[in-house]
Amino acid sequence: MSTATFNSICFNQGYLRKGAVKISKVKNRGQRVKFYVGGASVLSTKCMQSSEKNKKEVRIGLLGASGYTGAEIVRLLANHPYFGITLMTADRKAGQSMGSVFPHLITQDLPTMVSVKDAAFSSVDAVFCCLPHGTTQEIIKGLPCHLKIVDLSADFRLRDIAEYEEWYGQPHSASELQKEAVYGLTEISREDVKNARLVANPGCYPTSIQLPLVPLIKAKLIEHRNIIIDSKSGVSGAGRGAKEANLYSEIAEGIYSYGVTKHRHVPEIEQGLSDAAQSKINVSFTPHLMPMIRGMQSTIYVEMSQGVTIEDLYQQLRKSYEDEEFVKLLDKGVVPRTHNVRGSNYCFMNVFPDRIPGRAIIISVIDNLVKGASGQALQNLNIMLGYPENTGLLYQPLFP
Ligand SMILES: NC(=O)C1=CN([C@@H]2O[C@H](COP(=O)(O)OP(=O)(O)OC[C@H]3O[C@@H](n4cnc5c(N)ncnc54)[C@H](OP(=O)(O)O)[C@@H]3O)[C@@H](O)[C@H]2O)C=CC1
Ligand SMILES: CC(=O)N[C@@H](CCC(=O)OP(=O)(O)O)C(=O)O
Repeated sequence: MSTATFNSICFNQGYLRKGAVKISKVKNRGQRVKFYVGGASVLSTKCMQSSEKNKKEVRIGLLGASGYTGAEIVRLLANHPYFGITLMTADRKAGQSMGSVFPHLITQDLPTMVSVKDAAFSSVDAVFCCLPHGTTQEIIKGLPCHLKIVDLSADFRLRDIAEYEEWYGQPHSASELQKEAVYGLTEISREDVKNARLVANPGCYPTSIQLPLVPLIKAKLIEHRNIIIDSKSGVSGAGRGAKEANLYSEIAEGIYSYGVTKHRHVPEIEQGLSDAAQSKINVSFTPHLMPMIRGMQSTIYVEMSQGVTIEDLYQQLRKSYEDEEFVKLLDKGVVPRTHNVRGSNYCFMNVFPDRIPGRAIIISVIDNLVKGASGQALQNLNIMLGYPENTGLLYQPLFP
C-alpha cells in the first residue's frame, strides 16, 4: 500500500496520530493539525487488529462503569484504536463483571469492577468519571495529579461556587479544583480543552441549548431578553439508579414537566450564554420527560435583534458549524428529529421563522447519552491527549 493510500485510510478511520517524522499537514475541522508518520510512531494496519485490544497505548479508568453513561463509554471505546479500559469501578455492583451487569457488553474483554477505594489509579493514564454529582468531587479531589480527567457530572461546571451550592443544595468541597476545570462544550471551547487536565463535561440539556444559541448571541443576532427554552429528554437521562417516577408504568404514554422554574441546569445554561453575550442573560427553561429511551430535543423561542432576518440566523449557524464534524445545520425547512441522531455524537439543528414578526424558533436534537454525555466526553479526551477528535466516534445514527 502506498503511503498516501495508507494515510488516507487511517485519516478517514480516525487512526492517524502524532508521531516522529512529519510528512504532511492536514486541514482538519477548520484547524491546521499536524500529523506525522514514520520512525517508531509509524502506524501499521496491525493497530486495528483485535489481538491488540488489550495493549492500547492509553490506559483508561472508568469510574461509575455500571451506570448508563459508563456503559456508553464502553460501547464507544470498543472501536477506539488507542484507548483501552484497564480499570472499572462500581458501587453496589463492585465485584461484578461488566457482562453480568450489562449482557449486551458480554463480548468485551474488560476488568472486573472494583470499588473506588480499591482502585489502583497509578496504573491508568486518564479517567472518565461517570458518578453522581456530590460523590464526584469527593473522589476527584483524591485522584493523583498525573491523570487526565473528564468528569460527566455537574460538580465542576459552575465557576461560581455559591451558585453551585444554591442550585445543588450541598456544599462544594473542591473549589480549588473547580478553578482548574475547563468547561468542555467541545465546539465552543476546543482550544481550552486541548490544555486541560480536568474537563467538566457539559450537561445534556445545556449542550443541546448552547450549541445553537452561543454563535447567535456572539454575533449579536438575537436579543438577550425573552429566551424561552422547552426541552424534552429520554428517560435514560435520569441514569440507571432512577426511582419509581421513572418506571415504565409511570412514563409510558405520557409526558411530564419537572424542575419547573428551578431545574439545576438553569445556572449552567445562563453561565454559557452570559459568557457569549459578555453580560448577564436569564432564560425561561422547562425540561420534560418523554416516553423514549434516548434522545433530547430543545425547542428555543428567541427575539431577533433589530433588522435581523431568519436568513441571517441561518447563515451565522452555517458559518459557525460548516467545518464541524458533529454539529449539523439541516437544509432550510427540515425539522430535526431525535430519531435521526440516536446512538451518534451528532447535534442536528435548524432555525425557523415564527408567525410573530421578529421572532424565531430554533430546534436542536442530540442523543443525551452520546453528544449529551459519553460521546462528548470522548471527543474531549481525544483532544486532551492529542488524537483526532472523532476517534471512536464514527457511529452513524441508529434508525429506525
Ligand atoms: N444519563 C445521562 O443522559 C447523563 C448523565 N450525566 C451525568 O453523568 C453521571 C453518570 O450518570 P449515569 O451514568 O446516567 O448515572 P447512573 O445512575 O446510571 O450510574 C451511576 C454510577 O455511579 C456509581 N455510584 C453511585 N453512587 C456511588 C458512590 N457513592 N460511590 C461510587 N460510585 C457510585 C454507580 O454504581 P452502582 O451502579 O454499582 O451503584 C454507577 O456506576 C451523573 O453525574 C449524571 O448526572 C450527564 C449527562 C447526561
Ligand atoms: C431525564 C433526567 O432526569 N435528566 C437529568 C439531567 C441529565 C443529567 O444527567 O444531567 P447532569 O449531567 O447535569 O447530571 C435531570 O433532569 O436531572
